[in-house]
Order: sequence, then C-alpha cells, then structure tokens
Amino acid sequence: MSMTLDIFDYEDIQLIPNRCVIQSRSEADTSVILGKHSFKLPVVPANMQTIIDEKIAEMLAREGYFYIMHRFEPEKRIAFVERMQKEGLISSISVGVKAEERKFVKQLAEKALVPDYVTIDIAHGHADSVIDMIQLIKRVMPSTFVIAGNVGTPEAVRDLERAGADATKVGIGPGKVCITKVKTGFGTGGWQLAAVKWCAKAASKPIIADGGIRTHGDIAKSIRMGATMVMIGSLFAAHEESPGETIEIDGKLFKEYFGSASEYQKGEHKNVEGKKILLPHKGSLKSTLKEMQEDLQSAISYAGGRDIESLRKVDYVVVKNSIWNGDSI
Ligand SMILES: NC(=O)C1=CN([C@@H]2O[C@H](COP(=O)(O)OP(=O)(O)OC[C@H]3O[C@@H](n4cnc5c(N)ncnc54)[C@H](OP(=O)(O)O)[C@@H]3O)[C@@H](O)[C@H]2O)C=CC1
Ligand SMILES: Nc1nc2c(ncn2[C@@H]2O[C@H](COP(=O)(O)O)[C@@H](O)[C@H]2O)c(=O)[nH]1
Repeated sequence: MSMTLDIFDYEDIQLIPNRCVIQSRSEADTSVILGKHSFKLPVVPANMQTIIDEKIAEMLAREGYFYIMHRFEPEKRIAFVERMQKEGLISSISVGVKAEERKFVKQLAEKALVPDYVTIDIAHGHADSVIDMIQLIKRVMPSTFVIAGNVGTPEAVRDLERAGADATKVGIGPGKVCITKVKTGFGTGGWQLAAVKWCAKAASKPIIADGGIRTHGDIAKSIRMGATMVMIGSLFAAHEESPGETIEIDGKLFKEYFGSASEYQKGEHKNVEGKKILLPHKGSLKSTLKEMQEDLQSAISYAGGRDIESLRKVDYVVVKNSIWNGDSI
C-alpha cells in the first residue's frame, strides 16, 4: 500500500481568516450535537482522576457542557448514574474491558439503569477486547451512545465503528502526562493533528480528538481537521475545583496532574505509561470554560461564519513550528 500523509501538529498550523459576517463575537454559536444532546462547547474534560470528579461532572451537566466521568472508582458508578438520572441530568461514565467491567455492564442493563453515554477507555483501543465490549454494550443497552478508544489509525476507526461504536476517540500518546511514546515507541505524539485529519477522513461517525491540546486555538484546529469534540486534560487541570492535591512551593500554589497509566493512578509500578507533573494553580474552572467559549466564538468570527460548522471549511497553511515565534501567553 502506498500512502502520502501530510505530517503536522497543532503548532505547525494556522487557519486563514474569511470575511466576518457577524456584528459581535457574542453572536457566534459554539454549541455542538453529540448523540441525542446538544452541548455548549465541543470540548470535554479528560476522564482522568485529577481532572474530573462527581461534583465537577454534576456542575458540567447542569451548565450544559458534555462530561465523561472517569472509571477509577468503579464501585461508585451505579449510585452516580442513579443520582444523575433522578436529577434529570445527563449520565456519562467510563468503563474498561476486563471481566469485572463486562459484569458491570450487564448489571446496569439488569437494573434498567442505562447511561446516556458510555466511554470505553483503554490505552490501545484497536483491540478485540474493545470490539467485544462495544458489542456487549450495544446488545444489552442499545440506546446508550458508545464512545470507544483510544485509536490512531483509520483502520481502527472503521473497525470500532463497524462493531457499533457511535464515536471514536483518537490519540495515542500525545498527552501532557503521557510517556507511551518514549516507553513503547508508538503513538501520534508530535503529529496528533495530522492523525485526527487522517482518522476523520475514514470516519462515518463523530471523532473525538484526545490529547495534545495546549492552547484554545487548538480546539478550532481540531474541528477544522474533522473532530466533532475535543478531549482536554492539562488545560483543565490545577483549577480550584480540580481533584488533584494542592502543593505549596516557595509560597506558590501548584496542583498535581497525573496520567491514568501512571503509578500514582495504578498504585504499583506495572505497565506504567504515564507520569505526574505539578501545574501552577489556576482560577476557577468556570472562568476557563468562559474564556474557551469566548476564544472559540472569536475563531468562528475569523472563519467568516456563525457557528462551529464554519470552522470545518477554512483554508489553512502549514508553517512548521511557527505560532509561538519565541513568544508565550
Ligand atoms: N490515550 C493514550 O495514549 C493512553 C491512555 N492511557 C490511559 O491509561 C488508562 C489505563 O489504560 P489501560 O492500561 O489500557 O487500562 P487497563 O489497565 O484497564 O487495561 C485494560 C485491559 O487491556 C489490556 N491491555 C492494556 N494495554 C494493552 C496492550 N497494549 N495490549 C494488549 N492488552 C492491553 C490490559 O491487560 P494487561 O494490563 O494485563 O496488559 C487489560 O486487560 C486508561 O484510562 C487509558 O485511557 C494509557 C496509555 C496511553
Ligand atoms: N499515554 C498516556 N496517556 C494518558 C495517560 N493518562 C491520560 N492520558 C491521555 O492524555 C489525554 C489528555 O491529554 P492532555 O494533553 O490534554 O493533557 C487523556 O484524555 C488521555 O487520552 C497516561 O497515563 N498515559
């Protein structure tokens, strides 16, 4: 097979502006539809233990944002889904693929406790185990929207879609606390945006671009390359509400952010593919979400449109490592 693939990442791309048709950025509509629901932003905080907890999940659901609860306190998931559904909020959880996770899915179905969204969250999502899990969920809870991942190739997207996935999550190793690329030699780190484009071309259902987002502008770039939604860890870490531990160093506050495959998550040093970092304490999560929305509204105005769809058609240039040009925010 011969293939020509343009290789670039977020910092190598600039989108080209079009004539503006709105009077104010506040007119730009940043909402997105995923499954049966519409959300305020095409952005979801990573389903990681230092990024989201039940309190944040509830806040996001109430405020109209998409969320995916992590799977690292498995025993709490049934009560969580029950509570969210009782309160009329969207229920969105994660599962793995091991035997106890299959049992858990069957338990949900037996209780007729069907989450709106279930994300199958494992490192190497192009796997028989994931295909089996998609098929199980679709058999016992057909109305659940299944997100499967993570993958990094069109073949994987097609296989998971064929198995019944409603969306696939793209990104092997581009994450801020990821060490997969150095531990295994594999991944989309350094060319994640090109991988999103490559996978999106093969997809017939939504793609979620996962990992490597470092600036708000990267959200618009992901959408341009075919993503419906963007999953973000590091930009959502270290907020007032964030679950990670707060640490004071020389009078400055930091918060921890660790990988789901790190020893801090696993409690042992086995198959470690993640690390822990400390990030300067940020303000409130709500203020970051507000700024993200304003920046995306501005991006839509540069695209010459009124909504997210306008970002999908803009021209772009590849200018290697150009955007920082020695600057920082
Ligand atoms: N997006 C990314 O780039 C990455 C994300 N992660 C995150 O880390 C967390 C832990 O992931 P993961 O270790 O998959 O979860 P689990 O430890 O729950 O593993 C899931 C199952 O898949 C098996 N498995 C895991 N990796 C492989 C592999 N490379 N080949 C064959 N079987 C495999 C495991 O068996 P066994 O452990 O015995 O092999 C286990 O049975 C997840 O939240 C994931 O999203 C981790 C790495 C990369
Ligand atoms: N290789 C690993 N990837 C991980 C791990 N834990 C989470 N992740 C992935 O990173 C993104 C978040 O990326 P960011 O650049 O926005 O910080 C997350 O959604 C996972 O897909 C890990 O331990 N190893």
